[in-house]
Amino acid sequence: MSKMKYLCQKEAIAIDEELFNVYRFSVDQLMELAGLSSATAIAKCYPDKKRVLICVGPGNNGGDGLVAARHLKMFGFIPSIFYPKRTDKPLYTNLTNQCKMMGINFVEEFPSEQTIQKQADIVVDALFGFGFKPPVRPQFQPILESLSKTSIPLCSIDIPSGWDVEEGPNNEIPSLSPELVISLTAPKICMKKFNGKYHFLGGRFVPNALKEKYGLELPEYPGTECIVKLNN
Ligand SMILES: NC(=O)C1=CN([C@@H]2O[C@H](COP(=O)(O)OP(=O)(O)OC[C@H]3O[C@@H](n4cnc5c(N)ncnc54)[C@H](O)[C@@H]3O)[C@@H](O)[C@H]2O)[C@H](O)CC1
Ligand SMILES: [K+]
Repeated sequence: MSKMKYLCQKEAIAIDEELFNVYRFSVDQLMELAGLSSATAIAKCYPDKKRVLICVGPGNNGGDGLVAARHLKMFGFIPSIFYPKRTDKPLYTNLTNQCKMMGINFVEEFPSEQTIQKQADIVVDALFGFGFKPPVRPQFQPILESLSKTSIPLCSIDIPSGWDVEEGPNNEIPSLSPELVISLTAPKICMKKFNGKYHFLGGRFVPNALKEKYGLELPEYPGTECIVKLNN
């Protein structure tokens, strides 16, 4: 039996802040590793799929999605990006520019479920992570609604978007049922309710002292891998 610890929202935020403010990692560094872990898990689970629609949210979970898009392109996939709420922060404009310069297509209008199914083989949900606070703002309601209905595989970065970080699916919000979730740093409590096919842990950047401080019982990453498969 795994003794793995599942994080509440407060702990996830505290660990994140400590990585930035005490260990002095930059957001770009950790986001790069988070996005690489996500792209690696997707490529391992879906080696025969090619077209990937990545839905990018306004915060760091979205940033992980932009990084994952770039790596997926490097791995031979054909990513396209839907990024409805952008910011002017250089981190995000740079990531967006990198994707554009690599020939990754940005979709301006959110495609209907039928179009998604025709134009993509997999959808990546990088809308919200542990910073999400329900209820969902109106702009994102129809997007979550549509993602909750698509029949092609859905892969969520860190947590399924719209889930409460601790409680999981919320009755007021269309509930996503991803096939794959890549938890970052450590799984959040809501992941106890996950019943999809694949659960991976990524974000192999947590120093031992921080693991000990927060009592994180993380599984061993095999060899030099940036992800490890979990059992739930
Ligand atoms: N330490 C790590 O594990 C790292 C994880 N990373 C990723 O960062 C996210 C957390 O990022 P953060 O910016 O704190 O929050 P989110 O992206 O989850 O969301 C904030 C974003 O969303 C908006 N928002 C919040 N609630 C709502 C709502 N109800 N409706 C609409 N919009 C909402 C809010 O305004 C912000 O704009 C973590 O999950 C990982 O994916 C880092 O990349 C690296 C370190
Ligand atoms: K997500």
